[in-house]
Amino acid sequence: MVKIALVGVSGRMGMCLVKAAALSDQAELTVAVSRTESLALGKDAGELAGISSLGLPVGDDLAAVVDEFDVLIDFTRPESSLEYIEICRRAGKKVVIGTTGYTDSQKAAIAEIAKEIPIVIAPNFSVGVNLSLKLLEMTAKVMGDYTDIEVIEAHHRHKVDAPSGTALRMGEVVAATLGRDLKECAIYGREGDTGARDRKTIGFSTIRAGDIVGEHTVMFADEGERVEITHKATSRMTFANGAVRAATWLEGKAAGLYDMQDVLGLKNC
Ligand SMILES: NC(=O)C1=CN([C@@H]2O[C@H](COP(=O)(O)OP(=O)(O)OC[C@H]3O[C@@H](n4cnc5c(N)ncnc54)[C@H](OP(=O)(O)O)[C@@H]3O)[C@@H](O)[C@H]2O)C=CC1
Ligand SMILES: O=C(O)C1=N[C@H](C(=O)O)C[C@H](O)C1
Repeated sequence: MVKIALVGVSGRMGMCLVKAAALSDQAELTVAVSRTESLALGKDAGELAGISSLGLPVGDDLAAVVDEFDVLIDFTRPESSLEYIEICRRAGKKVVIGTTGYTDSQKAAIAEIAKEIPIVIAPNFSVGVNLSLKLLEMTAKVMGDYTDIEVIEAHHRHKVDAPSGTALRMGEVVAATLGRDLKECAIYGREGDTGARDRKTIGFSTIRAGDIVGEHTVMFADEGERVEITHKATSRMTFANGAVRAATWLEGKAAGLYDMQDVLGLKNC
């Protein structure tokens, strides 16, 4: 059994991750951590997540319990996440990161830490989105050079980063396949006298509304036809189950930066 530590337990993903770890027959939740100011402190992690008691009270000091877990799962915020990952680096623990919204320098810091410990990082742990990334590669190869490419994403009203990490990864995959640099060709929203569309750009549109779990469409539009690749998540458990799967996959892995494509064996498909 892989012993899992969870931070951000009181979050939307945190509570799903408690359930996913409890349901897994290959993993066991042994540490549950929240911020010092969290109302979750001292409560039972299972009861907090709406399942039966796990006999595991939520604490606020990950460093104090590093001997009690093998893999940390982090779905929090970039700043807190970097602090938690640094604790794992010092203790030689593996990490699964689902947090999105990192700056380039924060991403570089994670890549540096991954030289010392194994880390799986993915903006989306669902099987469907990771399959969609492969479909995007294929579509970009066939149609990308002569179509207008737009990425449209929709999420719940509480999401704080935009575009979503998944939308950005989809843009990166398409841009890389076409030999473009996303930093130079991305257009984030349009307003006013924009002029006609430049074929080489990749457009991003963001919707934030209600309780949408997560929806992504990439459109390859020609005159006369278009292909749209769409993924819709209807339950956060799909992300949570994927993250627990990544945590168990890490067993025996060497230090390095991995992603969900590695976990699913999709890299060389
Ligand atoms: N990779 C994937 O598959 C997915 C990634 N995500 C990403 O996961 C992250 C969390 O999403 P979600 O669960 O919806 O967010 P929530 O806001 O519901 O939860 C985030 C939790 O992080 C903890 N936290 C620690 N430090 C901070 C801080 N400084 N400010 C705010 N919260 C903090 C809090 O929990 P506590 O008080 O218990 O510490 C908080 O509840 C986001 O970056 C999101 O994009 C979401 C879904 C899927
Ligand atoms: O914040 C969310 O909710 C989600 N975030 C991830 C992202 O930014 O891509 C993945 C998922 O779509 C849900």
